[in-house]
Parts: sequence; structure tokens; C-alpha cells
Amino acid sequence: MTSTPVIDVDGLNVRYGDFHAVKNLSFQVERGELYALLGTNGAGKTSTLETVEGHRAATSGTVRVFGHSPRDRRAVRPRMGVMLQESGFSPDLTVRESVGLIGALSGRADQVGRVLGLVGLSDRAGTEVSQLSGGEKRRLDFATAVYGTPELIFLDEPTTGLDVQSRHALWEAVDRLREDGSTIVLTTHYLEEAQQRADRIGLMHKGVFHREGTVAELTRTLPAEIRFSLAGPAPALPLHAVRGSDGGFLIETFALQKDLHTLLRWAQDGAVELRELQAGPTRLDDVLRSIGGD
Ligand SMILES: Nc1ncnc2c1ncn2[C@@H]1O[C@H](COP(=O)(O)OP(=O)(O)OP(=O)(O)O)[C@@H](O)[C@H]1O
Repeated sequence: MTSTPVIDVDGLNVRYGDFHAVKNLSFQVERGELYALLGTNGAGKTSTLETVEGHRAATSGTVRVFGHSPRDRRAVRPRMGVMLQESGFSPDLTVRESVGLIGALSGRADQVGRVLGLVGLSDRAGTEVSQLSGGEKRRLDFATAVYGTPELIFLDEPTTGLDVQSRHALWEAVDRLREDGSTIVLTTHYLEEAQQRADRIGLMHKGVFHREGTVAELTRTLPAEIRFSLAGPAPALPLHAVRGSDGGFLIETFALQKDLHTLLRWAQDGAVELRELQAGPTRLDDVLRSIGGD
């Protein structure tokens, strides 16, 4: 039995007057997935998400969330949590009052204390929103999305403005939500976060998917990299390498294991010291950079 996708977008077009921002886009997000919508600036990510969240009408095409139109607020809203880039809380309410208000509006059952604990704001419960730091406000935005553990959660640039510790705590909270079965849709400009966590990625550029698939599918289209520098004179390298301006070497390869083995054996045989040796698959940044110039 195949289950209905949580999100089903078919031939979505979004136009702003003459400008065609999203062009015939189709994708699905399955239950329990973490799907990342990434792309270049102005690619159409926000326009797509706003349409899926029900905040914007599609110019044409079909969008279904839990099998309903996202504009059908009563059917969709209680099952969906949205973390916007800016939630706009009333500055004179306390954190506890703000989360309580969110809870009442969400139509989901939860306990304010539990949510404050989840987003790391328990010790700020009595503080007015106007007194919060940027990172604390961001965690309050996160609380809006996760109150009542919705089945579907949209996280728009969730870690922007967070320090390393808070970032880590947020991803731990996301992991717990996923264990509870939530489906997550993420946008971020921190590509390594998506690379580590996304099940699938839609990589947008100029209104279309440049690529869509798992991280492995996206990165395997570009060569892996081996980087190193040499401590002193060495025999001729066994592989073609490019010399960087910093004096380091770069080998690009579609046969990482084999070429790394060749290089290490050459170094071993010639007693050559490979300094700052790094080897790994292409990063998503490289994939994005490869389309940015189109
Ligand atoms: N209300 C609007 N009126 C006219 N053009 C718009 C409007 N909103 C967005 N656009 C244009 O549509 C294109 C897609 O915008 P969108 O905000 O969806 O992209 P994005 O991928 O979210 O970009 P970014 O990563 O820079 O936030 C951009 O060229 C933008 O200038």
C-alpha cells in the first residue's frame, strides 16, 4: 500500500505580474522525511513555500497538503507548524504568554512548560519578548512551529542568528520531533546542515529544480576531492593534481577510494609527508556554486 504524500506539488507556477518566479515545479514530500528546499538567491524557494503553507495562491498548478488544498485552513492548519523568518510577537508579552497564545491559536494540545523546555527558554519564561536576545527570539519563533508536535513542520532558515550551542540544541529538538513522526521541510543557507540531515533535497535555481534527490545523488554528479600539501621536495605525483595559490594540491576524482590509495602508497613508498590531508565527497556548496553562474 502506498501512502498519500504529506506534500504533493504538481506543475506549480507562481507569477508576479510578468515575472515568472516558479516554473512548473513538481515534488512530493513523504511522511517522516526531512526535505530541504535549497537554492540560489531569488530561486523561488520562499514563493514555493508560501504557496505550500497556504499563505499565497498558486498562479496555476496543484498543491496538496495532507490531500487538501493548503488554503483550506481548517483542514490543514492544526496539522502544520510554521517557523517564519520573523514571527512578530507582541514585545510586551512574556515568553510564557507568547507561547500560550501560540498554543491557543494552533488548535493543538500541549503544555507551555514542555515547549519552553524543548526550545531552551524555560529560564526566560517570565521575560518580556522585547528583552530577548536575537538568538532567544529565534528560539521563540521555533516554539511557534513545534507547539503540539505538528505532523508537518516548516523551518525557514531556523538557525540564522543562533550560536553553535543553540544550533546544536535546535537540531536535537528536531531529531526528537522526527522520532515522534513529524515531517520537516527546511530551507537554509547553511548547506552543511542540510547535507548532514536531509533525506532529500530540491536544489532550485531560477524557478526550477536544477537537481532533486538524496544528498548522495546530488553530490555524486561532481567529482570528490583530495587536498594536501607537501613538506618538501617529492617525486613526481602519481596523479594529476592542480596547485592552488596557497601551494596546496587538489586532486578531483570520481574514483576516490582508488586514487586515495594510489596517493597514500606513493607517499609511503617515497617517505613523503602529506600535510593537511583531506579527502571527501563534493560538498553541497560546490554543487550550488556549479549552478550559480547559469
Ligand atoms: N511580491 C513580489 N513581487 C514581485 N517579485 C517578487 C515578489 N516576491 C518575490 N519576487 C521575485 O521572485 C523571485 C523569487 O523570489 P523568492 O523570494 O521566492 O526567492 P528565494 O529563493 O526565496 O530567494 P532568497 O534565497 O534570496 O530568499 C525573485 O526574483 C524575487 O525578486
